[in-house]
Amino acid sequence: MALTIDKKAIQPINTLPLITRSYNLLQDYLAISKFKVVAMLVLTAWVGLALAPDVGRGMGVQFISLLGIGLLSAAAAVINHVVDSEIDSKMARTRHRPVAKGRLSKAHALSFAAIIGVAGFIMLMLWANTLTAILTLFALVGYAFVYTSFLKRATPQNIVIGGLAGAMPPLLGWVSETGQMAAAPWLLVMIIFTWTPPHFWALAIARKSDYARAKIPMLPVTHGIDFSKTCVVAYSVLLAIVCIFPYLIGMSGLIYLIGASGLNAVFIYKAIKLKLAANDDTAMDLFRFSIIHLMVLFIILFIDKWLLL
Ligand code: HEM
Ligand SMILES: CC(C)=CCC/C(C)=C/CC/C(C)=C/COP(=O)(O)OP(=O)(O)O
Repeated sequence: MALTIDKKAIQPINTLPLITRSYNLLQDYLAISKFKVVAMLVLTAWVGLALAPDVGRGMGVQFISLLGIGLLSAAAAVINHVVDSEIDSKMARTRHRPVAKGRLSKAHALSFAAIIGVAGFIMLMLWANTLTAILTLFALVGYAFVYTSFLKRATPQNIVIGGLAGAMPPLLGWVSETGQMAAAPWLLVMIIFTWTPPHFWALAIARKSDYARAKIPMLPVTHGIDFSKTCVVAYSVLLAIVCIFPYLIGMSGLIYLIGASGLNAVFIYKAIKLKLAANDDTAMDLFRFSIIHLMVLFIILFIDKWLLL
């Protein structure tokens, strides 16, 4: 019997689907790692590290320390996506997330978290010190388990208490240099700690119906939008006061004081506008500005210390 070959059936090995799949997987990994948030956390850790007394550690070791902090933060974010997948699937803002949507299984995401988390912890143990590794692990547990599994569902003060975990990186950066706690980096922690409530409540005001649908007791859901706006104004004033302390204790100079005061004046202005004269975009405008505010504030802290003194 003659063998006939259907030429159309012979396809060149097509690598495109493989490349596309790898690209999509990478995108999903970045999404569940909260890549942009982690980038900001690493920035604040870097400034904490840069403001610490110079102990002559090389830049390579400092880089690995920051990478370790970033990997453990990303692991915490991945666990947050797994624990919150049911909630995320109920909210318009989060329902397309990889785990909520079912594109990544919980086991897959948790394996990814375990790999990057263990890698980050080992980096900190080997290239920073045990204290940094343990404090970073506490921050991971604080965010991924205490905040996500418990506080978020339990009380409208969830993000005030849980905010401490996300505020820790400047201290982690400092301790990775010195191996010891000190009062000065706690001041930077306090800045992020007081920044977090207005950062988040601005978004929660705009997304109140999302949180109500998912039955999450965020402040605008439990206490109403008007009261939440008052809290945003109060915290923005508190933030401006806390931001003066690095100057008062001689940790930062005039460049910092002027820069921070300008940023905080805009923050307070936008918070008051939200309270007294809001339109549809005012809350999201404040949320977006809060991110620029913190980023520029920490860059100014660095410039003030290293480039202009
Ligand atoms: C408990 C504390 C915090 C809560 C509840 C919170 C909440 C949120 C939420 C809900 C978003 C929106 C994410 C999205 O659009 O999918 C967000 C965005 C963001 N947050 Fe926070 N946040 C907290 C702490 C922090 C901290 C400590 C930092 C950095 C130091 C930070 C930096 C950012 C950045 C950079 C974004 C923008 C991310 C993007 O555009 O994808 N947040 N935050
Ligand atoms: C080791 C270390 C420093 C850990 C901190 C890790 C970390 C990623 C902190 C950021 C806090 C954050 C984005 C909270 C939002 O969670 P959410 O669940 O309220 O927001 P969502 O609805 O957008 O998921």
